[in-house]
Amino acid sequence: MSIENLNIAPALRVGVLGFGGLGQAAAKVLAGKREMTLVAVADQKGYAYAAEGLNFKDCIAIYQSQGSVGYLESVGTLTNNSIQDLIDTAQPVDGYFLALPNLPNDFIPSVARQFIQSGWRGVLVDAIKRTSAVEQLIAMKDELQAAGITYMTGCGATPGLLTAAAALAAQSYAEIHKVEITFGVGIANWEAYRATVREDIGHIPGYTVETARAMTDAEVEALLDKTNGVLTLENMEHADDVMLELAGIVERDRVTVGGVVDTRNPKKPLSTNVKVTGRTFEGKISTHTFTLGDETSMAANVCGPAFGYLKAGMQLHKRGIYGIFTAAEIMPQFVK
Ligand SMILES: NC(=O)c1ccc[n+]([C@@H]2O[C@H](COP(=O)([O-])OP(=O)(O)OC[C@H]3O[C@@H](n4cnc5c(N)ncnc54)[C@H](O)[C@@H]3O)[C@@H](O)[C@H]2O)c1
Repeated sequence: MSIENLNIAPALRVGVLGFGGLGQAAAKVLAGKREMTLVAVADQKGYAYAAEGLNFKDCIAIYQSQGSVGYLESVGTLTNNSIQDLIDTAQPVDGYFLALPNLPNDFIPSVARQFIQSGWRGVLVDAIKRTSAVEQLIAMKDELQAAGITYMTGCGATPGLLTAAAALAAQSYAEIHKVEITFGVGIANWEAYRATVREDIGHIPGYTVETARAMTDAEVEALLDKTNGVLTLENMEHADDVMLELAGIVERDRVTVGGVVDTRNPKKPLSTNVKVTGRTFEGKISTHTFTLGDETSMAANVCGPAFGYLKAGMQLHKRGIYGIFTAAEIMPQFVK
């Protein structure tokens, strides 16, 4: 019997919260997967739910033309409380990818709390970026465990794919000296990834999450005009550090993250990579480098791992393993 014939498990029913740049990309990724079906989507103004699966093209078309999937005929609902209403209405959903802005810096933890309080059980995955945000979620470990939720945090590109690569690279060494993450992102226009760009601005000296959140679109435009659309980021507060520390791999102050984001050109300004330097058991100092292909987009490198971790989280959940896990301690599973 072929492996294909053994695979008789029904597709996982997946929801995507947030339907901006990453949420829409997530819906496109799922359209090519038979192990997962997109059944629920929420944005700021509404949600859509269909037990048999949502048509991703319809969702994207209506979101782009009218600003919310809530306008979708028969499956859409307009509401200012879309996440709570979706949790209450959409049943069953096995897992959600939280493609939401983390603005303010405790927004995604507050969504996790909504899930805990609702009595929903399943797998949650985020692509959250800041160390302080991941620490808030880790502090909720016992509540998540008691609620029967398996929460996978920091499961995008960085943190996420690159943190996992660093954890894998660490295996050659007796001692890790440093982990250096450098990312290059190219997008055609900043409006396609508003939260991502705003959160990146929050890392520039002189800005905070709150000041970046409060900026008008015109102010973001004016800032980007000054740099020809390019944001250069150094020594970012990125959760790769706490994740690698918690996994026992390296102390957080030995992890650095920086990058260049071009908001006016889809070509990557530099190749995204992680360098892991350490000492082998023979006393040799060496560096492993993991470099992403320049043709892969930010969306591919975030959404692919997010669903890979959702699948891994589902396997834990089925075994009764709840609580919180990071991309540095669990391997993502390839989603067919
Ligand atoms: N880990 C990584 O590698 C990585 C990389 C890129 C982006 N990200 C993160 O992904 C997140 C999403 O980024 P984006 O650029 O796609 O965002 P975006 O601004 O394009 O989209 C945000 C979406 O969330 C919805 N939304 C906002 N508030 C909501 C609410 N209260 N209820 C329901 N929906 C709400 C909006 O309607 C919109 O659809 C950001 O937090 C960003 O930091 C992570």
